[in-house]
Amino acid sequence: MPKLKIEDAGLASGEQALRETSPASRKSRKESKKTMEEQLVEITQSPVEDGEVGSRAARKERKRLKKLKKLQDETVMDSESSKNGSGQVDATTAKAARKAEKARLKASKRSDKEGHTNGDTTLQTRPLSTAMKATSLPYTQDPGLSAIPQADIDQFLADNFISITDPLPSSSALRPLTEFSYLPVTDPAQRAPFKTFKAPTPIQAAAWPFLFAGRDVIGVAETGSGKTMAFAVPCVRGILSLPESQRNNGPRAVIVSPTRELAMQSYEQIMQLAKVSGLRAVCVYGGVPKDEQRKSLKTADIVVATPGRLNDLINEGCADLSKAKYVVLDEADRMLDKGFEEEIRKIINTTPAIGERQTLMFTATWPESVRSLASTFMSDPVKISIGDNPSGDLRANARIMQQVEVVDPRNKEYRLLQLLKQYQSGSQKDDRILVFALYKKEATRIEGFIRSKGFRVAGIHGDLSQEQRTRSLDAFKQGNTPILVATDVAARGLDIPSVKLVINCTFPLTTEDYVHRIGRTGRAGKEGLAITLFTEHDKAQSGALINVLKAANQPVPDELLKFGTTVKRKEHEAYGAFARDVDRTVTAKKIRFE
Ligand SMILES: Nc1ncnc2c1ncn2[C@@H]1O[C@H](COP(=O)(O)OP(=O)(O)OP(=O)(O)O)[C@@H](O)[C@H]1O
Repeated sequence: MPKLKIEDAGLASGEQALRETSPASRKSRKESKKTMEEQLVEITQSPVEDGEVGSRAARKERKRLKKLKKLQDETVMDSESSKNGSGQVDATTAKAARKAEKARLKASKRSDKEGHTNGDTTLQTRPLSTAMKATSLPYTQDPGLSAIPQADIDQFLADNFISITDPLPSSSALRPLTEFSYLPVTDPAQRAPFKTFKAPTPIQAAAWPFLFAGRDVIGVAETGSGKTMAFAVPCVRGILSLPESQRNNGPRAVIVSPTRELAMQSYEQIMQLAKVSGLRAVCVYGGVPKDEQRKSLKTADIVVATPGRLNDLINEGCADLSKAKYVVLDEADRMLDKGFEEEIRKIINTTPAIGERQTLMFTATWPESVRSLASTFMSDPVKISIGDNPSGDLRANARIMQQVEVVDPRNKEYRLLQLLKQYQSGSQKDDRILVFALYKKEATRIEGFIRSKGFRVAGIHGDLSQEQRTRSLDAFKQGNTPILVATDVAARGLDIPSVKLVINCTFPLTTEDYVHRIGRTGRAGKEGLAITLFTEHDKAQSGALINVLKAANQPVPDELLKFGTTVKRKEHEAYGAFARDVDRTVTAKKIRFE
């Protein structure tokens, strides 16, 4: 399958942006309210339009559609007959699906050549079943979901600012799962983990059908929007669809996270889904003995891991990912960052090849610098982004109130103390506050300073043992210690209930980290507050920060504007400011000197 470059919705020329939320595409979709199957039947069975009678092109088109229909019917039959007990489709089906997809692509190329449109309307006339055939996993859309008028689906996509860019137009008919009742489950107990939730979040609703259909997906949605369940549900379903004999002989899925605490948290969420179905998962991370992890790896269906420890266990021969066909990079931009890239490459190299595995990347921030690298690990990924942000600019969660105070660096601690007193007074005395520092030593100092003023505080950073880190996080989560001082180990992914306030005592190294840090508040639809102490030392970041504030309609203090509004290009250690223009996938040639 040809590798396609990942581009932003609407940016790539000639790209098939299937569910853009532009008014024009919405209008054209509204015009087409019939189901895909109905339209195919109409095209193939009804008499041709008056003007087309006798036209050679029309006859050719009818012949092409009939051929396509036949291939789809063959595939449907194959898929029905070749399903083994657990619903898995065998190689014949996959072959037929490839055949159908090939024929469809050929036909679509021809129709382009003959001057047919390749826009939204044409895509809407593609049959629902075509999308399913492009993949090997059987996914049948719930009849209730199929019965929803197309206009309502379009409205859902528009209201939730869901933008889907799919390089394979075959799956254009996959509808978002607007309700949990549309989840394809083999046992209603599998819906139990969602009983406290009203409906799937937009990223879950949009990503699930593509993931059930076996596609590679890049999911970009704001912090706290339920991305973990977005990749966890199809992970469990995929394993459950395997025959019993194919389980328990090596992990079938691997989820990689940047920090130990996030890995543990994702593991806990996945376990909620896995245990009701009798699946086993293991969490593999550093800083603790390996024995227990080695033992659990022998029987685990799902591995949630941090990269370093996972590579250790792979090298020891204790972790075999050769059957892991579901690979997730959580906090994907961080995982593709320079610090992790090599580790990730090693891990992915031990999983099945591109096209034979499903590769998923989920994050709240998707900087341009990682996009082309991401494409080297994926096969025709569908890009799903949530938010009124088609260009993919950096955006913070809009429910977080952001306040930036420009302060003298020498007054930072004094101001921090004032803020803690203000936000932990009276009835708010137990409110959770997360304070971010940049360096480990700084975090230790701030924690000591806060404690010396009589506050209950704990710390989490890389200078602490894993046991201390876990103890601090637990104390904060349970409310025994309402203040937690952290470095960026706690910036991404951590889902701590009711963090009322995030204070950035020192600004992070990137604005992406800023967006993740403040995202520890205002989660799952709640409101939050973030206060940032900004000093002249951080002025290189003022332009990018101003953009984030403006995009979320937050006040921009004049003192911040004085530092300048220019966004500095990120510099790469080796390539300097030109990093973005360099193809980092190309390996250097050795020059020989005689
Ligand atoms: N459908 C839903 N409705 C309501 N809450 C949900 C739903 N799905 C998940 N949640 C809850 O939302 C919270 C945030 O979810 P999660 O941690 O997956 O967010 P995230 O998008 O991964 O955030 P981050 O970008 O910070 O990693 C969790 O407490 C989770 O239980």
